[in-house]
Amino acid sequence: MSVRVVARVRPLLKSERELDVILRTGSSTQVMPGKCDKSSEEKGALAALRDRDTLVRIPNPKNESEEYSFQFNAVYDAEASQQELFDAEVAPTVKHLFNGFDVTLFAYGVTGTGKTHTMRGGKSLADRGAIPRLLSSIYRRSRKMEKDSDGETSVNVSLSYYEIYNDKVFDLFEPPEKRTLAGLPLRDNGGKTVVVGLTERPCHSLKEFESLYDQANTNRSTSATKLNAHSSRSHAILCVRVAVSTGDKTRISTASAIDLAGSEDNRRTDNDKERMVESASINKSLFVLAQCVEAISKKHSRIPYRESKMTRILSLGQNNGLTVMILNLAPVRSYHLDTISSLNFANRTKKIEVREVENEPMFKGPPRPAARPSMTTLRQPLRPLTASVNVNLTAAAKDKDTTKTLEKPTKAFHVYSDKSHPRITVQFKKPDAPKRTSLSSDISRLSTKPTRLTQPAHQPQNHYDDISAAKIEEMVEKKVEEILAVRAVSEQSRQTQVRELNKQVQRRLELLEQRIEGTEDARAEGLSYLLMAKQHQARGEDSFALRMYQLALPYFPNNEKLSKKIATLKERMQGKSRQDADTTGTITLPGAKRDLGSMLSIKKQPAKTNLKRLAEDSDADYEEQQEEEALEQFSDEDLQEIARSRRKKRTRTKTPIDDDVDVNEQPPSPRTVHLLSIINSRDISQIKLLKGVGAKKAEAIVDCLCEMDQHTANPDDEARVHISSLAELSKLKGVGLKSVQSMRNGVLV
Ligand SMILES: Nc1ncnc2c1ncn2[C@@H]1O[C@H](COP(=O)(O)OP(=O)(O)OP(=O)(O)O)[C@@H](O)[C@H]1O
Repeated sequence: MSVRVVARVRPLLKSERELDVILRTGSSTQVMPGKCDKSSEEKGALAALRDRDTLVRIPNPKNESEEYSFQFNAVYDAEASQQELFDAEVAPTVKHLFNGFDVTLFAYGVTGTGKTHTMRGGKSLADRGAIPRLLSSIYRRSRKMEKDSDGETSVNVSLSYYEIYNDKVFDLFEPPEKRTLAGLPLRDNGGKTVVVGLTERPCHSLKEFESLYDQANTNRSTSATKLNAHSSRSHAILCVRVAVSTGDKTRISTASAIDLAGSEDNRRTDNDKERMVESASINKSLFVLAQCVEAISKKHSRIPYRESKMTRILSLGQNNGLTVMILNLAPVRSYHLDTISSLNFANRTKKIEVREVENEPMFKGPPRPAARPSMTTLRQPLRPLTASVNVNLTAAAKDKDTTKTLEKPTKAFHVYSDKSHPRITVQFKKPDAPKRTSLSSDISRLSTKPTRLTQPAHQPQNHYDDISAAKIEEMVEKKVEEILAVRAVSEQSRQTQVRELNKQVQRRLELLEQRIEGTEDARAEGLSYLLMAKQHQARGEDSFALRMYQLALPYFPNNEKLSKKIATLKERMQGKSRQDADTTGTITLPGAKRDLGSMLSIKKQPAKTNLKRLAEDSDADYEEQQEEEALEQFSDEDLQEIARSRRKKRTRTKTPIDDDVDVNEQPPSPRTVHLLSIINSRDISQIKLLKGVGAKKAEAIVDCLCEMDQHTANPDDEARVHISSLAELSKLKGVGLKSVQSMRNGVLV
């Protein structure tokens, strides 16, 4: 017997529009799956039509004027109720379950197409899904059996319920805290795959079932995705073990109800990292499922059951019993390609033949000889249906002669386009097709091939015969899904790498910026000193000029011109003081030297580090040359321009710390040096321009300084009192800390 495959098209959701409906069901009349008010007469007509509905029609995504038709054992449209579906598809299997047949019931479909609704359903009586209805039916039948046998027959029902999440098996009857990372292991036991350590709960009534089932479902991995607010992220498998005992004979059969996680296209889901990993695992297991189905239908000797846990446990087609697959479909355009992919999968599933073998009764007491020839108890190999139709379950159950089934002439399913395709016989006949090199070349090669329908009847059969447009679509889909799954995983690791790389690059950039900024700052600072030196020199204030040149020196350590300038200036000053001594008959007091020394001691040491590093650089020569040029080429205007730009920068980066002047700053900043040089110049016209100092205050400062000068031994220019720090300045008469701060802040360097 083949797997019975039925399609169920869900109604439109609130967010979907009637306009976007692309699926049609029914063979002759167009039945749109959207919800609409119909008269009871129309409803009756529709119900009658549904009885005959076996087709799902969908436009060709590449050419909407064409339509693909897929035939199923039955098709349920949006109007079909839960009760209707159960009565027609699930209820008939219960009888077989009690007769010793295993029953497998599963829902397949893209995420958000109604699998959970179909299997589990809602809370209201009318909305209950196939699983609670199945259990209700099992208990009803058990009670009837027990009653009819006057207590001779007893039925025991027990449940196990587990999920396969990220290809790991977890017991849903156990709270998530009890889960181990690796999940439960699988073992092969007498040809069947069993989950080791799975809890089995005896369950005596429907009420008990409902509480167990509801509790277990809270342990299931679900989460919100863009396509479904309560998306199942795992395959959930409920196993109902029914043991019917009469006397010393017990027959055990199992009904397995599987709510598969939905396949999904991550381009549509906007899934985050975790969802992507789940999605990759879901897609992989469904992909393996599809591959198994295909391998069986193509009579391949190797069926890749073991490649995912889900296919290994499900062992589709390997089970002895009845299998019903409900293909859930969404009617709207946004699911177009997904729907075609699901329809193709379902069609392949129909080719799987499931041998319907009754489970052997078990006897209490000593072992008895086998009731049947041993061959029948072995697992039957899967065989694709090459020439059979999907058979009525009841009829097939009666008829165990499989050879009769095999003789049936019609194909198990049909996929055909209602319009014929153009013939491209030249390409089709090409004997030396290029070797496949890549997916794209593969696709382009395939897409030029005609479908089987376009071939003339007399043409000899070859391996291209099976390639129809739908098949190509399906191959492309499959490849794309495969690539997407691999990409989803590799993309994550690539993004992590890129992020790490970006961080490193950013760090390097910041270091470089700091280095360049540091270098530029030091250079600009040096140039400021040069500017001030030139200004002092122009005013004939050689001693101040000398100090400024000396302050500039650490910034241009290898600059010979600057060293020469300093030496010349020193000589000139010494010559001048010698001259003065000659003319006045006095000797120069060491005050100048002292002052010079104190000023030199405030050289900016940190800059040396920068300069040292610069000197060590491979392009140190270039730097040196630049400094030379700075001295040679910078006119006063240039230097002023540099100072201006520096001022701007300072103003931009001015912080509250600038206002909070450290009167004991070590070494003094250029601003402080400049302020002190103005004060020491005793030039009222300049001092009065300082911030917060008017003409009166300037006069007072100069008076104070002159008074102090008079107390020195030799009040000549070089030996006058010299204010060398802000602290000293703040102690002058009429000058407090506040006015020092204000003066300093107003100084522009
Ligand atoms: N036949 C139906 N009648 C009414 N509502 C339906 C039907 N089928 C599905 N729905 C609604 O569609 C939405 C998605 O359904 P559901 O959660 O069952 O999808 P799913 O295929 O299980 O998705 P996933 O694979 O992400 O878990 C739900 O809001 C559900 O109530």
